Amino acid sequence: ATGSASDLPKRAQLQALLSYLEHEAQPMIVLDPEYNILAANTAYQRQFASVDQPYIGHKCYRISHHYDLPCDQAGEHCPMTRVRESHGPDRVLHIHHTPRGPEHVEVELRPILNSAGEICAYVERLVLVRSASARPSGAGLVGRSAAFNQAIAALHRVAPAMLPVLLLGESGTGKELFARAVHEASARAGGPFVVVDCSGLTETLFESELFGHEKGAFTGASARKQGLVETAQGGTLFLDEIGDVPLAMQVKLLRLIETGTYRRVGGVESLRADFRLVAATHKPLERMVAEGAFRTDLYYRISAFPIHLPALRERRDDIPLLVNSFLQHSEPGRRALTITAEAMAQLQRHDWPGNVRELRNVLERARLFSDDGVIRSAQLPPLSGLPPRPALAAPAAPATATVALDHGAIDGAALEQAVRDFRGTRRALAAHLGLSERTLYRRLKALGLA
Ligand SMILES: Nc1ncnc2c1ncn2[C@@H]1O[C@H](COP(=O)(O)OP(=O)(O)OP(=O)(O)O)[C@@H](O)[C@H]1O
Repeated sequence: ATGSASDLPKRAQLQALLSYLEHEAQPMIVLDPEYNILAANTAYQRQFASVDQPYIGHKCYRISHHYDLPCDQAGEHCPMTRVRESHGPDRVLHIHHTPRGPEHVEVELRPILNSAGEICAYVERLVLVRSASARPSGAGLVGRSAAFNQAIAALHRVAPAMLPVLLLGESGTGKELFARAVHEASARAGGPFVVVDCSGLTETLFESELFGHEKGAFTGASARKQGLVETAQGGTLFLDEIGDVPLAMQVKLLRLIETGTYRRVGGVESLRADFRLVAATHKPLERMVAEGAFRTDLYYRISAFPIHLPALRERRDDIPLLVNSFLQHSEPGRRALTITAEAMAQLQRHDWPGNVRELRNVLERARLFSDDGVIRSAQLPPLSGLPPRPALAAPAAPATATVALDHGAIDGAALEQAVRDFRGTRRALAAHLGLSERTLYRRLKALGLA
């Protein structure tokens, strides 16, 4: 039911509506059913309007997106289409043009109905999303592709709630950055953010790290020690690689989550925990549950709100943005670099089994080979020439050849050989293999090579 001109709110009604919206701290605009902006509150003018760009009487898709067509005809979700069908509010995450450049904005649209129950206008509320940047940035999450935005939109839905969040993504997809972003977008942002790396911890270590211990609880426990659960009081506890928690410890974790209480090792006092749980894993937890390697009850406790973090090859559109972020905003004292179109195209074609971490490593290496501040194809390792799942190359030139490998792709024997042949630190070897240091350590430990 698109309204005719006579259905539109009268001037006086519009004025009354606007004076109401003035009291809102969030930017708000009023739209007619033909996408024209009828009015905007002061908060909108402050955050989104630029002096040289008049917006009253202009189409919302022109102002926010520089499109000539409504969003749904330009390949994006248009909340107006859905509100028209449901007659209820709708919320989407868009990238809008702002006077500062492109930014993530959460758009909420509500219909205004006339006495006949038809939509005569819409009120749109715009909230800037600060968890991610759509422009090159030196810190935090960067991205603007559809797959990335979907994860950010989910993050924004769940952050204000106390619900546990489960981040699922390959190594190097930014699980820790996402976990931090959940914390920072929540009411607990002022509290601590505590990371627990669940991999590589033995059962006893896991328990005393998490719950702390009393003085004399075991040999060497010369003083009472606070556990990470206690450190996270009032904040967020991030359990990274939760799929690596041994079965015997899973039951203790379950008890903590279910009862909200715990005991220090060697202690009798029951302590009350107060944290928001964020867990992450690159492992297929559902399959592990089916195979009996992960407790079903614990799985249901942590998986109420899963967020899939896309692999870099699922968001190739973001590669130029990420590349420019790394090249323009590196550590202070380092010069900003540029990259040729050909080299950029080469980076966009690669499959990136090590995801953003691997991309970062490739660019760090290229930086060392660039003498004039420009990165060219010649300075990149032979990325697109690689077979999709290579075995480790014979280390003819281990100092220069960056061979990117997937966790699953490098088998034990190849890893053993790499450790034997590689001359350099563990950190350099991890970079060479496109693995995180932690992942490398974990794999070496599993092979008894740590
Ligand atoms: N969207 C992103 N924007 C900017 N940097 C990113 C993004 N995603 C990941 N990174 C960078 O990639 C690297 C890996 O990220 P992070 O450690 O969060 O990944 P992870 O999934 O936790 O990896 P692992 O499971 O191997 O520990 C970091 O240097 C991080 O800053």
